[in-house]
Amino acid sequence: MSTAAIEIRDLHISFGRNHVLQGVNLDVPRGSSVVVIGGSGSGKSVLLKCILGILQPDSGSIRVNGEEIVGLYGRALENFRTRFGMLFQGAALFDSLPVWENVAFYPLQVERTGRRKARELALRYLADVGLDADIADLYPAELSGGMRKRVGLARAIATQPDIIFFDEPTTGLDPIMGDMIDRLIRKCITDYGFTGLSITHDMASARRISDEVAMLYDGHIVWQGATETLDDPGNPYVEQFVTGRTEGPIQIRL
Ligand SMILES: Nc1ncnc2c1ncn2[C@@H]1O[C@H](COP(=O)(O)OP(=O)(O)OP(=O)(O)O)[C@@H](O)[C@H]1O
Repeated sequence: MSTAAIEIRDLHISFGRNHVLQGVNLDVPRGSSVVVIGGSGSGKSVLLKCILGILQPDSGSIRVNGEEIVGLYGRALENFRTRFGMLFQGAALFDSLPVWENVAFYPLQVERTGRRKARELALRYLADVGLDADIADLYPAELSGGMRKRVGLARAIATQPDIIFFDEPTTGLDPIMGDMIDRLIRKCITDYGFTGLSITHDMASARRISDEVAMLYDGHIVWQGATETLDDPGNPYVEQFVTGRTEGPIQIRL
């Protein structure tokens, strides 16, 4: 089997005349954390939605653990998604459920774990993300944004996924909380051996959570390399993006 957990080849998707992905190629090695960077509107969310089966690409291939997922739908798609963990921007918690039931959602609903055992598991995963048992019975509305993110992360790891996706994990958080969430993400990927794929335009966050960075520009991955080479990437697009300069090959569409 290939060493890549996710292999994307020649992926295209357009919305009318807006050709968002125009032949994306990307490899996410198993057990590593890859972050896709790119400007606003470059197509990062569209790429993630194609991998999750929320959008169907016009053409191309997405293989996850060797299995082609383009064209999957219905039950096959749902089964496939149960192997993923996801942490979305707003943490997407269920407001009507207490924290522990949010974290134990997968064990309770999918694995049919008993409530006592599921609560124990939830407390363990909450501890993994630095949260005490005394928040277990609170409701999401009673938590700060940073705590919601941590609960979302605990819920994602509770599924013990092969692959975990992070969509702008630090958006909306203050820099210190953002740093803390990134460290937790990094720790979870390392401790549990997950494969991580994240999208962000926050370079500080990208550096903290990634082993490799890939840059999406003009419908293509224009560079993919080890995080420690970001400051000397030998690529003018990455250089401009990392330094935040207005001069360079990146055209800002207003
Ligand atoms: N469902 C859709 N229908 C039509 N156009 C869409 C759809 N989803 C995204 N787009 C378009 O695709 C382009 C890329 O959007 P996308 O949300 O992927 O950008 P992004 O890189 O995630 O940006 P940001 O960093 O600002 O979130 C945009 O021009 C957007 O308008």
